[in-house]
Amino acid sequence: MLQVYLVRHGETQWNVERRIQGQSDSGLTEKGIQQAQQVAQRVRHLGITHIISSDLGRTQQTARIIAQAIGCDYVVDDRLRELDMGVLEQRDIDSLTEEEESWRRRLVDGTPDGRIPQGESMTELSQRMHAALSACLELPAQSRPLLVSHGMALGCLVSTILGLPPYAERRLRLRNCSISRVDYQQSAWLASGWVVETAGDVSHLDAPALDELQR
Ligand SMILES: O=C(O)[C@H](O)COP(=O)(O)O
Repeated sequence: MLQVYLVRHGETQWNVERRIQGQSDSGLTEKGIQQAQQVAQRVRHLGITHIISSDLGRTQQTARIIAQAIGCDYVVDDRLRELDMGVLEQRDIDSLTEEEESWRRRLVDGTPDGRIPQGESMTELSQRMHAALSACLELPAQSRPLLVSHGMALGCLVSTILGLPPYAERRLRLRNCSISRVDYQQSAWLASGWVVETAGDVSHLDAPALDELQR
């Protein structure tokens, strides 16, 4: 059975400032670096064979810390990027106009093809995240990959594996440097295919991680 670990990157400056990142970028804070180090300590005995990271800076910084600590190289896959938040990238979440808030609401309320102008829909995000996950099935037998990605991207992936719509990800709190695990299995009794073993585990972190979902 293939086990795939899913890690959201460490806390960044814009996470702290409540600025929308999307496919824009900000660096890890000191706390974010410590969180990545704690992930490395948590996974170092799990037999991780591959680390595959979104190509954005914050995820690569996280992947590099884990890779160096466990002695495993990492590669990048741009399909693991965060949702493209279009014209709202870099904006302060608390400064959006009513119209801008309506764009954000349509993104996550199930509006067909809901998107922020110049951004991605949740369906498009789900399609590329599943493509990146499915690529793990092509790795050599006995592989145990760890993917480093983003809050909405991983929330969308886990939600859709559970059979929920892509926009359900707002009901799943995946904090910075949380660890989730999904397994690919063949089973006559349980679901065949991807199943969720763990979602949003932060027990390895020595301090509470940010909860940006709270206004
Ligand atoms: O700010 C964003 O774009 C998302 O809400 C969180 O993105 P992140 O997981 O890359 O911080």
